[in-house]
Amino acid sequence: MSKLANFREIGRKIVCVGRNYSEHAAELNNPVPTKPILFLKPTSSYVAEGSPIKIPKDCTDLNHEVELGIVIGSRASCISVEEASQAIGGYALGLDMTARDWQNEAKKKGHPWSIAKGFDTSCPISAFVEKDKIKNPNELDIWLTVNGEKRQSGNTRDMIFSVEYLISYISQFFTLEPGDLLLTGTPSGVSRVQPGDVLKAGLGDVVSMQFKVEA
Ligand SMILES: O=C(O)/C=C/C(=O)CC(=O)C(=O)O
Ligand SMILES: [Mg+2]
Repeated sequence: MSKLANFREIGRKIVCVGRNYSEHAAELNNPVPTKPILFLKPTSSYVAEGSPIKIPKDCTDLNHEVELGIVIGSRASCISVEEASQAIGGYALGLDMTARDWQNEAKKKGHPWSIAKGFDTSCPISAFVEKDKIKNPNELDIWLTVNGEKRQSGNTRDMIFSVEYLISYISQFFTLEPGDLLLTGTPSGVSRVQPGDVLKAGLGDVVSMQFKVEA
């Protein structure tokens, strides 16, 4: 078993990419970015299957965002797009749970999104997926259902910036280290969740996961 199987415990940093699918940028009335938009979540936001997603107190619009996660396998700083795949240690499926009301408030004031994106349980995560289980991370179906109803259904080929481009770009600013997680952005279909909802999500036929939402 890979040393990265416990990447949540190694837990170095979680780097997230925003607006990486044009249809998602459009559904939130955002322009399509010309450079990747990056933000961070703390590793205290991780939650594994079997534990619930908790709606933070006073949040009235918690949204699901299903995303492909890249687990970094080797240290990488200022690497090229061509070198990027060597830094991949494996994969995971993640949810970038977002307190949309708090994010919108922060956007209006020009404040950071840290609380809206980084509260406890804002990063539900699947088991680690070995690197050789996925031949091409830029060609994967990704989906999410709420109480059995399909809400998000996309393919990573529609990402504006490819996995390799993102790794290279991020490594120009942050040294990537084994155990880091990159969340690569969400396809369209994000929506509000309620207490009692059951979220199921999957990545091709490689991995799926289920989480219950609690108040
Ligand atoms: O700018 C906004 O209104 C919202 C952006 C996001 O939440 C970006 C993401 O996290 C994403 O696209 O996955
Ligand atoms: Mg996101």
